[in-house]
Amino acid sequence: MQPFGGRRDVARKTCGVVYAQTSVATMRMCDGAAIRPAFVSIPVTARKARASQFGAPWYPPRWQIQLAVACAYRRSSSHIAMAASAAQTSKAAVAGKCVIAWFRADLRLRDNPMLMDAIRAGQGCVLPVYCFDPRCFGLTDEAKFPKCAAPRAQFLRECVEDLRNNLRALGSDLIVRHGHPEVVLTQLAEQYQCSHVFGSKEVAWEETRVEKKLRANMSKLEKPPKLSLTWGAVTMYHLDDLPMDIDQLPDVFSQFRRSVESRPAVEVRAPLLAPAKGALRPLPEGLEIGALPSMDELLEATIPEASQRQFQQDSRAVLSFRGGETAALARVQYYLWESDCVAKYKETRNGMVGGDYSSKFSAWLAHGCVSARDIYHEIKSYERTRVANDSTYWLIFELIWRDYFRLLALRCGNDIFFLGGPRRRDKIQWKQDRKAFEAWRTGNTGYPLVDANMRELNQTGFMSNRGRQNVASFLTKDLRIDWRWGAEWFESMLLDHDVHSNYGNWTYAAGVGMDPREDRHFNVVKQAKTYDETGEYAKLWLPELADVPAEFIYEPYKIPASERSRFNGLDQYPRPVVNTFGKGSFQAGGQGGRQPDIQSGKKHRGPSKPRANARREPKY
Ligand SMILES: Cc1cc2nc3c(=O)[nH]c(=O)nc-3n(C[C@H](O)[C@H](O)[C@H](O)COP(=O)(O)OP(=O)(O)OC[C@H]3O[C@@H](n4cnc5c(N)ncnc54)[C@H](O)[C@@H]3O)c2cc1C
Repeated sequence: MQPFGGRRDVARKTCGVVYAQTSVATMRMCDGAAIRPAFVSIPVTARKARASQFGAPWYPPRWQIQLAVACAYRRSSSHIAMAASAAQTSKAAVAGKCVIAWFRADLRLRDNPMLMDAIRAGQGCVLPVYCFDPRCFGLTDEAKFPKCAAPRAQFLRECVEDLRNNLRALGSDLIVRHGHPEVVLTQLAEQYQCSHVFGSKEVAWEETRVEKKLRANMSKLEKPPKLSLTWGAVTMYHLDDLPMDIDQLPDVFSQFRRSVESRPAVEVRAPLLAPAKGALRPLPEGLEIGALPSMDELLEATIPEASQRQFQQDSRAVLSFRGGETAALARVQYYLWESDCVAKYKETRNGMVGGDYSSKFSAWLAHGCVSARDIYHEIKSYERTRVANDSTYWLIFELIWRDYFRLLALRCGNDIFFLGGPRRRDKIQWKQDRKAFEAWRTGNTGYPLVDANMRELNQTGFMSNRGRQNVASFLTKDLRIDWRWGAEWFESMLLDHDVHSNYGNWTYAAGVGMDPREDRHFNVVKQAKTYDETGEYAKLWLPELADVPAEFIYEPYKIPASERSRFNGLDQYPRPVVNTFGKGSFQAGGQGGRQPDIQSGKKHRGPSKPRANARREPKY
């Protein structure tokens, strides 16, 4: 993946901005087409470049501006952003010309329409901001888990750090605060007389609540800035391009897929290139950029033990995940172009061991380090250059699932958090059995496929899709435990937690999702034998089963009592918490831990509201 690949057609359609670059001897259009140095030949000395870096005013020669203007005119572009000094930005700020670019789950420079809008409106005078919102590090509503445990906190810090480095390379920086965005952004907007705050539009309850509070706070300012929230590139298919209104989004995924794929298929908009160097001005003088909060600062409110607030990746992890756009683009490059893994994705995607069986894009997608439409176009380019087959299509197919769950969240509002789910299956009886739940959560159910997957999640922050489907089915169909506890544990532990995909998939696993046909019950023993015939995966995560032969690895309880002592460690492995699949009859886990059954109808997130309101929320 080329950081400045020559997608002229793309940019002409989507961008139309010209950036004059003064710190190197080239000028680059936003579509990545460099004007030849021989033609431009900007005489920037190292001294001048350094001076501008450290904030001393340096004004580009007039002919340079004229040239940029000419280019801009030729390309029908809307403005010119010149590399400038911090002093110039300060002047612009005083004149009320700065805008705020509020980074949320779009922690990238490439294909970031929000950032491009901000650059255009602020003519380069942009204050890029990221807020670590303490509410995202609070407790979950039902089971009171830390909403964000150490693995994702670390990944997020890495994403923000990488974004800051990349913005610095452009001559700007990232303002980082540990506080509520609605307070932080209002203060900054007031202090720097900002005319606009740009951000990506979110759809779930907590995120839209922040948007509302921000709007309300800013409206109280003497000169209220305009809050501009755009759909941007949060989905592969742009909301405005869908062939139906959001209220008409089909209940069934395959209907939705067919409607976007059938001819004429909905076009996936072309990704934008990252802004060129100089497109963003240095931050105003005296503005404190702020340090990234430490892991302790982020997690001490919810995780009392200091050792639990640090995260050291386990050597058995599928990947050594590193947050940030740089690592995300490298992974896309690897999975497509370097390894050709994408060309056999359909055959390998149900694997559980190693880095290559699936793309592992999810954590970067969830934090917006790369956009789904960027990946889509990269796959298309791969298909044109190397091979187009079922596998290359299947990766796109999975990205359509991702879109669908976000759109479903937009359509259903808070219903995705209700126990009865979007289908409002309020009659299902759920258990709140802490003991059985703990067996599931810690990987001690006595069913090796479930236990290995839960231990992998707890140690690494990741679990394969095959694993997620099975452990979710086991919790909801075999243990019949309140699915929201499972969703909340996933929320806490997953590196790739994405509220729409997580709650969407959990509602399906629990049989309360929109599509009745998705109500599946997996036989975890059969699944294990199909997808891990040799027991390699179980042995990786369950040292108690290291000596158990493949024949018994997924049914260790079948080993006769008289034989058990032959296998080292087997006596440490728990007996099954349920007898049989589907009947939900409890043994060990249920003893003494049974709680009165509860019924659906209880809401998960947000204040109590009539159902009708929940369905209308959030508005976009
Ligand atoms: C109970 C449950 C909870 C889940 N929670 C999350 C979550 O919080 N965040 C998350 O990103 N995915 C979630 N998934 C979906 C899926 O398991 C992961 O996206 C996938 O395992 C990530 O690995 P990968 O990137 O290698 O996926 P790949 O198989 O390589 O797929 C490519 C991409 O397609 C998307 N995708 C694939 N499957 C799904 C799916 N079922 N639903 C939505 N998008 C999908 C993801 O963005 C993924 O990165 C959940 C699935 C289940 C069953």
